[in-house]
Amino acid sequence: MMQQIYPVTAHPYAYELNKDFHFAAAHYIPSDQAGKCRYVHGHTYFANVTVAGDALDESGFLVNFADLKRLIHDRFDHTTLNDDEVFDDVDPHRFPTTEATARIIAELVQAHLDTLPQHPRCIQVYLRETPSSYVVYRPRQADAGAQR
Ligand SMILES: Nc1nc2c(c(=O)[nH]1)N=C([C@H](O)[C@H](O)COP(=O)(O)OP(=O)(O)OP(=O)(O)O)CN2
Ligand SMILES: [Zn+2]
Repeated sequence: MMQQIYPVTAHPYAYELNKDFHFAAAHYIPSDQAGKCRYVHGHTYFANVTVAGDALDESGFLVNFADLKRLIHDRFDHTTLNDDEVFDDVDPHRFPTTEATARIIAELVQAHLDTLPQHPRCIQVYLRETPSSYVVYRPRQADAGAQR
């Protein structure tokens, strides 16, 4: 696993957990403005998900690292992102851009965290699409529970 230096975000929580993933996926950006990216091509995406909270579960976990991997890696690895129901070809907020994919990863993680009694928060998703391009998504506090 490639090790990277991530941007840090200030938060008020006692615990902060980070999980790295990579996944190989194809995509296309369904926009005439996307140039060569309009056509199907692939990347090895690298993601870092940051979860924070004040309470631990009965295992002493903020959230199980393995559950985060199952949610993201197992869902997207060796897929075409456009085929996943979280993406579509009409709403630009749901095109599989690096920006929207980072936000959607945060939404998928938060939906799982919302099922946990200790109520941790996904506070950052770092998503690298190419060696020269990455996005950092941080859910706004006001968007908690209704992210977009
Ligand atoms: N703001 C965004 N711009 C672009 C996105 C995106 O998701 N958000 N995506 C793409 C393409 O999908 C492309 O795969 C990545 O583009 P790019 O960084 O330009 O890739 P290159 O390897 O060609 O970049 P170099 O500058 O040669 O390193 C395009 N834009
Ligand atoms: Zn691409």
